[in-house]
Amino acid sequence: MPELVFFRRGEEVLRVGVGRERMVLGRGEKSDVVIPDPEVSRRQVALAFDGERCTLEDLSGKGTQVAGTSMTKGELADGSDIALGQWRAVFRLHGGGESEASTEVGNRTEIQPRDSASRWQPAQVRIRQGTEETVHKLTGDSFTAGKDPSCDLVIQDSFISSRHLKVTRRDGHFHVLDTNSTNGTWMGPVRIFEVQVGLPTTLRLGQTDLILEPVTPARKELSFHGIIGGDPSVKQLVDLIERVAPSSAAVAILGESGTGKELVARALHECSQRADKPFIPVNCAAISKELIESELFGHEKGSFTGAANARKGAFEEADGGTLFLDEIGELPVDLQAKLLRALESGEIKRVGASRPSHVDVRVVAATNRDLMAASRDGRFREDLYYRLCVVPLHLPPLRNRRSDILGLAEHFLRMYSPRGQTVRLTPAAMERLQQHGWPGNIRELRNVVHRALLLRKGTAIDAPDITFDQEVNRETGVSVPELPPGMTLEQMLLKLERQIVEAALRRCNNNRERVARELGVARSTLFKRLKEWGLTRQEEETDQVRSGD
Ligand SMILES: Nc1ncnc2c1ncn2[C@@H]1O[C@H](COP(=O)(O)OP(=O)(O)OP(=O)(O)O)[C@@H](O)[C@H]1O
Repeated sequence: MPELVFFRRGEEVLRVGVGRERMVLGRGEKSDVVIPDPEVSRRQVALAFDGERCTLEDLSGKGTQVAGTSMTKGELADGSDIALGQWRAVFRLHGGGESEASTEVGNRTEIQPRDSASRWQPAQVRIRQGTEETVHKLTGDSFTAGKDPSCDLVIQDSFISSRHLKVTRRDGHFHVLDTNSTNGTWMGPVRIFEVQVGLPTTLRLGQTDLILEPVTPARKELSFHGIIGGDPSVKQLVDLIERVAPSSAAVAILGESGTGKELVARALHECSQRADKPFIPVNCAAISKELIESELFGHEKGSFTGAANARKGAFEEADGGTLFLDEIGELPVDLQAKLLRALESGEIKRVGASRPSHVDVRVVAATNRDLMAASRDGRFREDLYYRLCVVPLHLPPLRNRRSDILGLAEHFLRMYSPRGQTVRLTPAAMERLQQHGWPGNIRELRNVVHRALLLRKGTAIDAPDITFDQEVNRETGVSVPELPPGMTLEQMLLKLERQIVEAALRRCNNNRERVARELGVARSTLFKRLKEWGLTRQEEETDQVRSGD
């Protein structure tokens, strides 16, 4: 049997079989398929199938776009694309097949089960009202839902009817029948009357979402001391942590920014016999050259201006525990010598002190720099490098462990979702996360999920809710914007070019000569561009003509 496959913004939304009865598509509620789009007429188009051919008849009076041309009446070819405002419907002469989809029309649509495995799965109904959710296991073969106390699922929602709908499980599928409700039962933007669906499916009644879904154990979070990930590289890392943690071997954690170096350092500490002693992190890049020595080793009273009292340094604070030196590559060279001495002797000397004191500290260092290259260039002491890197732990960038992206995203969703609320990612949102390059690694993913949670409009996070951190090119220091969906590289480059020129014009007080000089382009090229963008002044136009530039 032929079918129409409906897409909205490129995403498949609905499949409807085309039978022998005339089927009307339109915005009006009496249409067989209701398309809630203001650009679509109340009765836009009618389709009929005579067993061999399918004919389309425009009912709007304005013609319906089929395969890019306006059609008033005619035969639909297999694969024809019917434009319906923001929607499109693709006609497939050989659709799902009689046995799979015995679709009838007249307020009746059939939707392919998304997952044939759903047939045998135990199912449940999740009722979501705003931030509240309740879950009901499906025990019998059917249930009714509505406001009336006699319904199996009694839903308090003033916009739903007393007996709103009935769901029956048949042969593994779910047959949903709207029992003449006033405000209707909706699947996304489509009002449905009688449908057969697979799992999972979300039905909307009044202000309530009724989600039919398989009973699956929640995805087991593979976590080791907060490190989420099932990728083989993460398993290997966890294995190494477990093996080196009990020893006091110096460990260096190497990886790009945001890959979880601090988390790994904490895991090392927690798995060691030092776990009940302090874990002290110090970010060597965040402390000024003048203060870093005192931060690490402490100082005596009056040892420098501002040292009003004696103070312990990080080494003493971490005594018995672990000192985590993050961004070790940023440590000034003179301090590298002092650190090496402390590591070799187990003794430290506060700034201004005359005698050293003994400390028992395990040092774990981390860097996102190539320390080997730095030591070749003389920026990092080679002897310190070998002292710190007895066991190097390499953390993979997120782009090399893509199978963990969704697990991590769900972890951050749980972490940042408002209490009692379960926010999900739509398949399109998941796709968008999977496609991204993640230059900022897991920190970026955490920020992206947090931001999407705050910016989302609905109960789930959809693709447009996801915006990525701007990538900063390491060589140029310039932010690299993401190509917005639907825009080509050429369009984006033109847009950027215009933004750069406009910014230069503002900076140079509209002095065209200076702008051309600054941007390193010929005056004529600049003028040509400004003219294209409608940014020229009249006198310039005349000027240009005169000079023949
Ligand atoms: N495997 C992971 N599982 C769960 N959360 C993670 C994981 N890796 C990193 N994170 C989270 O990502 C964020 C950044 O991690 P972290 O600060 O450890 O990165 P980093 O490599 O030390 O970064 P930087 O080099 O910039 O200091 C933190 O919120 C951390 O909890």
